[in-house]
Amino acid sequence: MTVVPIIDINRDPAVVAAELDEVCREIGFFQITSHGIPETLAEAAWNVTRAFFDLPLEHRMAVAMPEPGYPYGYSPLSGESLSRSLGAAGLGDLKESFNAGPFEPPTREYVDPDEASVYVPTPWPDQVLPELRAIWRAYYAEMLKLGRRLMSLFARGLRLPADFFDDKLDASPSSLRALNYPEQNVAPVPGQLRAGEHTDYGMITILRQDDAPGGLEVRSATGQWIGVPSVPDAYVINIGDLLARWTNDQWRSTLHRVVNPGAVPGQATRRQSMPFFYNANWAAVVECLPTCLRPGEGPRYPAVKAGPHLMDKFRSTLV
Ligand SMILES: O=C(O)CCC(=O)C(=O)O
Ligand SMILES: [Fe+2]
Repeated sequence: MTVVPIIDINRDPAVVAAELDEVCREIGFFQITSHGIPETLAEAAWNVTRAFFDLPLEHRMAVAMPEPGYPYGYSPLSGESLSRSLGAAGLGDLKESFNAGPFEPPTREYVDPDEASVYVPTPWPDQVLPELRAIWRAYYAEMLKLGRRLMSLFARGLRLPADFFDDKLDASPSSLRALNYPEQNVAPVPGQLRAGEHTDYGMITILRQDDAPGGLEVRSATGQWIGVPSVPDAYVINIGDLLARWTNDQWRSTLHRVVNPGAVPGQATRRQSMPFFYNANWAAVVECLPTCLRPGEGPRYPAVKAGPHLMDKFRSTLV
């Protein structure tokens, strides 16, 4: 597969599920249309996010992550290196971000003390941009719904009951992130990218992007970097490490990166994207799915709990 396919998900679920299965085995990335996210809400989320990045730096810094390792809030330019998660030396990425966690804590006791760390509050810019919180809350809720729908299609694609993942997703500590990749008026140092190559850690990522030059690229099974063009009103979906692990690596958690725009005379190169990292429940046990073992094959990985596994990965990306 040398392109990232576009899939209309509002068709016969059996047909869609079979297509998703094939794509997840081959490239691990696709775009979806007919996803049901209200366009007005998506636009509002997009625009209020842009307004956030347009705030004076002091207002953005007022909602900065309060300490290294804190998962939510504003992270300024070069504050993170995604390629560090793979052990690379990791120059800071040429992006800034704003990150929000779950809006509600679970209605039960925490499974272990670490679980509380994904329910810590998001610092919101309520004084200067009060609408951000309400719009993100509504958008986050839509992302959760879409995530569940995708996981149900995935379950069918993996020849499991359509509700297989439901009880592993009902208290999903997911995060919504916005990325701003500023204009590049000065050439980056060699090796410095908008976002270094990495795989995502969680279950699935649901991403909205614009069509600015210098965009998302995905590594194919044969090692080529393939661009992911912006398709109006589509979402880019990819499989994270956790879901690949669940499938015993039958599905691919694919390397991707965001490249620099280079010199594009007369064209704006600022880029925005909004990934939603959809995670399994903190205590969901991730172990080789029963349908993912070929005859004579054993599980490649021991069982892990989703939350603690993810936390280890996240901690390794801090600059
Ligand atoms: O901005 C993008 O298109 C991709 C960002 C990304 O891969 C990430 O934040 O994990
Ligand atoms: Fe990513």
